[in-house]
Parts: sequence; structure tokens; C-alpha cells
Amino acid sequence: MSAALSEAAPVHVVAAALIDADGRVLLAQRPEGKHLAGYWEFPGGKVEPGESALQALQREILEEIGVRVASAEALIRIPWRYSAKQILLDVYRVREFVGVPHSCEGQSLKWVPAAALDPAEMPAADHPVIHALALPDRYLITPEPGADLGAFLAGLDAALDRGVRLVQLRALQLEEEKLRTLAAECLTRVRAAGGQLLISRRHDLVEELDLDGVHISAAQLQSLQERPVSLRRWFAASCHDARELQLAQSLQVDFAVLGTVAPTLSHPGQVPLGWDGFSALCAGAALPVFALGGLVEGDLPAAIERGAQGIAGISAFWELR
Ligand SMILES: Nc1nc2c([nH]c(=O)n2[C@H]2C[C@H](O)[C@@H](COP(=O)(O)OP(=O)(O)OP(=O)(O)O)O2)c(=O)[nH]1
Ligand SMILES: [Mg+2]
Repeated sequence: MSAALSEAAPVHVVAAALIDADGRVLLAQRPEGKHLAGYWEFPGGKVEPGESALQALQREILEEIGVRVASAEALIRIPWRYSAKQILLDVYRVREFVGVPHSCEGQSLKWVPAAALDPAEMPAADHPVIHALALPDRYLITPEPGADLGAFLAGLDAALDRGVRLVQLRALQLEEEKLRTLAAECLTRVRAAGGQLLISRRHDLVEELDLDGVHISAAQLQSLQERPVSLRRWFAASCHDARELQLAQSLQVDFAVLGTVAPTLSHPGQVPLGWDGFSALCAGAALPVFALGGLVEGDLPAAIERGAQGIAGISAFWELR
């Protein structure tokens, strides 16, 4: 490959995760003879010169499946390098569209429940998109439980009542038996609310307690040699810079938490990234990233605009009582 080609700007590709009333996602099969032929993709294509991303999305969706996009939410942007070309896959969630999707270019189409999207039949750049579709926009990290576990569980219930569905139990100081008991109790409550529970740092407990996944520290990122949980569990990591995000991707981390965005009382020495620093790091990452640090729930639109999956936090979602 010539230097000119290898350094060419990535091809900007827009694609729609079209979602129907039953929560199914539309996939199209790439035709024979094209790059990634046979793989199932989100309908879409290249942005043409002079077009905005949304204009390109409207045009591609109309050309390929004959529907008009009525509204689109930015979901995730994945920078990806295939051997043949480099792309920026810019994916929108489209819940409102006019018309019934049909094949306009002879390609096969199918509706797949979001939970059943299969990475094996989709291009590699789409794998993080499957995770982005499955994750909510708020991620609660619990405060360290104190002596009063009843009060802790009441705090968890209150967060679940407010709609939080993804929770990391972060109990680093509890003795082993208490931790197991508390994790089982939290799991019951989170599952009853239709949510998912990850545990901080203890991948060894995930299968034993049937937890939904593990969230590892940046220090663990440096020491692990491989993904410590199966692909059916969440594997999340805390990151602070581009190097840690890169390490996370090489370990097959499913999603990251990146911070601190704003100054926090809990980490007074840490220099905040600010939204500009956050969005620059996020733009280089090929996985969903939650913004962390000094944020409140009202920061969610800003986070999403900066490329985040959503926001993570302790105080953002845990009522002080
Ligand atoms: N539309 C779409 N493209 C995807 C997805 N995942 C993924 O890696 N791609 C890649 C495949 C192509 O290299 C590029 C899409 O551009 P395209 O559909 O306009 O490209 P093409 O190969 O069909 O067209 P062309 O080069 O022959 O003009 O992005 C996806 O989910 N949807
Ligand atoms: Mg296309």
C-alpha cells in the first residue's frame, strides 16, 4: 500500500439502526462482489461531498430501503481500519420513519431483536455498535457500602425507582462473606427491575454469583493478559487517557468509563479532561464510552453530544440521604 493510500482520510459512512415498535433492528445483507460481501449490516453508505451526515443518512436510507427518516439520534461513531480501507462508521438510532422498509437494491433484509444481534454475521466495525444498542445511557456506580447495609439497599432501590438499569456494585472494603451476600441481594433487586449488575474488580465472582459482568480498574487493565469473563457477560473498564482506552480495546473490553470530565471532590488531584478532552478521546475509541466525574443527570445531553454512550456516576444517581 502506498503511503498516500495508508494516510488517506477515513471514509465517512453513515448507517441507521432502524428500530421497530417491537424493539427489532433492521439488517441488510451486503451484496456479492462488494467489500465485506455477505455480512449483515445496518443500512447506509458513504457521505458524499457537500452533504451533512444527516442528509447522507436520509438519502442512503431512502435509496436502499425506501423509507423516510423522520428523526435520528446519534448513537456511536466507530473509527475502524480494515485491510482494504479505513472508515468512520457513524451510526444513528432511528425509531421514527415513514414507510415500510423494503429492498430497493436487491439486497436481503431481516428484522432481528436487538438482544439477538449476532456479531459473527456482522462486520467487525459493527460489534461495538451492538453493545451501544444494548446499553442504557445511565450507569450507576454505588458508593462504598457503610455498616448499615439496609440503608445501602434502600439507596439502590431509590436509584432503580428513578429508572437506573445498569449498576456497578463497588464494594472494595467489605469482608468476603458480606460482599457475596450483598452482591446476591443487589442482583435480586436489580434483576427484578429489569436491570443488570456488574461487580467492581472481582471477575472471579461473576460466574459463581451469576452476575451480569465485571468492571475492572485501570490498574487491572495493565495486568490482565486476556478478557477474564465470557462474551455473554459485560466486561467494562475504567480509563483516563488514550493509552488506557487502547489497552481496553485490545483486551476486548465491551465498554469504558472515561474521566474525570469535571473537577470532583473525590479526586481533587486529578486534572479534569473537560468536555473537549473527553470528546477528543471518545472520538478515537472504537467502543461505547460513559463520561464520569463531577457530572449530574442534567449533563446527559451534553455527554451524548460529545460522543458518549451516556454518563456514569456515584453522586449523579445516588440520593444523599
Ligand atoms: N452501511 C454500512 N456500512 C458498513 C457497516 N459496517 C461496516 O464496516 N461498513 C463498511 C462497509 C463499506 O466498506 C462501507 C460502507 O460504504 P458503502 O456501502 O457505500 O460501500 P460499498 O462498498 O457498498 O460501495 P462502493 O465502495 O462500491 O461504492 O462501510 C454497516 O453497518 N453499514
Ligand atoms: Mg450501502
